[in-house]
Amino acid sequence: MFIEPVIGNNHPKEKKGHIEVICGSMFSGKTEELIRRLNRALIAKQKVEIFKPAIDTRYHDSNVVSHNENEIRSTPVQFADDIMLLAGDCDVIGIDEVQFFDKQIVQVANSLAKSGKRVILAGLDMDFEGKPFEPMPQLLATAEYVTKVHAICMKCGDLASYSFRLSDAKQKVVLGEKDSYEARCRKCFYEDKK
Ligand SMILES: Nc1ncnc2c1ncn2[C@@H]1O[C@H](COP(=O)(O)OP(=O)(O)O)[C@@H](O)[C@H]1O
Ligand SMILES: Cc1cn([C@H]2C[C@H](O)[C@@H](COP(=O)(O)O)O2)c(=O)[nH]c1=O
Ligand SMILES: [Zn+2]
Repeated sequence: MFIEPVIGNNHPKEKKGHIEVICGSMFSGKTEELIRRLNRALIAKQKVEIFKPAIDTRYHDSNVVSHNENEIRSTPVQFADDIMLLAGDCDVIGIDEVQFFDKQIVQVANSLAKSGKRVILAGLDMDFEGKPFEPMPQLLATAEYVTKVHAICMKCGDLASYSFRLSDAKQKVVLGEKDSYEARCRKCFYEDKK
């Protein structure tokens, strides 16, 4: 389990920002882990702001919601730069579904961390083709802390790190749930990939 490197260190002179990335396939527990970290920051009475891309309204218009229905309030935003404007003087910033932001998110996350904020990002590291999901590679490279979580393969029960798309759709962004994606291990993903 991830243990926070610093929590509740609010003295302005000692405020050192950093970036944490939680990555993995669909159903791997990224959102649950993000919510867990943000709730602990709230318990420590830190000022927390949470964002998600406006396109992701699968479960709720504004809240970040996990597949097992944990949720936390958030602000949907269209562009990465909106986060810069809305972050204010908070201590901790959480962002879910970070793979859906424009590439400016890399600059935004790094600027916020530089200004002393703890930035926690959760997102898919690979798309339905098993290719890196931009801009995740740049975020993973510039983060201080990276946590890769795993789902359970729906074919063989092993650990899964791929998101298998059940439909024939070829565009990169297709929102969906269990009706359209399955978590798969490497072997089971490539066995059935078209
Ligand atoms: N194949 C699977 N492997 C693991 N968890 C699954 C799977 N399918 C559904 N789940 C549920 O999904 C939850 C994780 O949801 P969530 O945190 O929203 O994942 P993510 O954000 O990575 O898609 C698990 O706790 C479990 O209840
Ligand atoms: C692999 C893949 C996924 N998506 C979409 C499907 C879901 O709406 C989200 C991922 O949600 P989760 O919280 O990680 O389960 O992304 C997509 O648009 N393109 C893809 O290649
Ligand atoms: Zn498998």
